[in-house]
Amino acid sequence: MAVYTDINEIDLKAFLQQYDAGELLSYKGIAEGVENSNFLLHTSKAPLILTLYEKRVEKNDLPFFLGLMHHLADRGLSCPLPLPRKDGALLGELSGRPAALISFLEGMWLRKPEAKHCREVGKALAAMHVAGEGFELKRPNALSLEGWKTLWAKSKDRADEVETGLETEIGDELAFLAKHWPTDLPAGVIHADLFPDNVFFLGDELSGLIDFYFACNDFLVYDLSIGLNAWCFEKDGAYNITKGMAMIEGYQSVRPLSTAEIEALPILSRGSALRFFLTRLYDWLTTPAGALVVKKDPLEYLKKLRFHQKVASSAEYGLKP
Ligand SMILES: Nc1ncnc2c1ncn2[C@@H]1O[C@H](COP(=O)(O)OP(=O)(O)O)[C@@H](O)[C@H]1O
Ligand SMILES: N[C@@H](CCOP(=O)(O)O)C(=O)O
Repeated sequence: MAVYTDINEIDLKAFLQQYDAGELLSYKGIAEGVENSNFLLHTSKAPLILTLYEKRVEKNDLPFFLGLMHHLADRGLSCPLPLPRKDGALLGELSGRPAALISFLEGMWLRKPEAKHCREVGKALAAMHVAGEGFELKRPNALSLEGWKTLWAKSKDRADEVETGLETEIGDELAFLAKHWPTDLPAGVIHADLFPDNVFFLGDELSGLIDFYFACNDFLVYDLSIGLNAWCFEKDGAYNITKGMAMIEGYQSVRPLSTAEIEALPILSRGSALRFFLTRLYDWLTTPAGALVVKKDPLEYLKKLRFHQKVASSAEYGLKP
């Protein structure tokens, strides 16, 4: 459960007074997500999501995230919208945290996605990339090469507690990625965390994307590599090429990849596997024992990283170079 900051009814009612959102009927903490504190509110007008922004979210980045949701929705992408307060601001404060009220998106995330869902996710990801064009704010990816080094510096001394030999293995991987990371690929606004829990479906139909709090400017195809990591591996650690092919085909049906993007997929997939390994490792080692959050297993991403290290060409993901 991700509730790091608790709220009380009196403060919440005062917070709601700043919006034209109706009277509070009920609220409860949401037992999902790991980054922010989320609450489901019912008011006399509508169900709403209240988000209190926590640890990894920089307050200065919130205009980027909240503005992006409006930009994407204006261009036809289905995603939640931050509600404006009566004074027009999209952001307020509650329990000492920056806070926003977000519209409720219907649907639920899939616990067992199939290839047909991966195809829809590929299409939606490409549609997001296209819709993101023209968004005037910029946010460099804080979790790319430099950010990985910073995270690693904070975790490496204890990494071997998680698996013996990690300190050397991950140090070598970081050096490899720093040397081979691409520098010139089509770039734009990426979601950067499009995991199954951030994509809602109604039946087999994709109803929308949520959780834009890692969104940033980076290589577009890097986002696809995150999608392959998050959706196309089975519980036993095996890559499912049928799902991978479906996601890539779905993506290309909206935004075809260039040869350079296709060739970069193995290295980018290594990088994105390492990125999720590192945040999970850091959280594994630092989340306080009593926190109301389900910690995610870093070793799942170590296995994925080792898979990508052996990939010789993008054909192994279901793509012809
Ligand atoms: N706009 C929304 N509409 C409906 N449910 C939402 C919405 N935003 C968040 N949720 C619920 O809250 C959970 C956690 O949200 P998420 O944004 O993934 O959290 P975090 O910021 O911690 O990653 C989601 O899995 C979903 O159940
Ligand atoms: N997707 C990340 C964790 C952060 O995403 P959330 O949507 O679960 O808060 C991971 O799996 O490591």
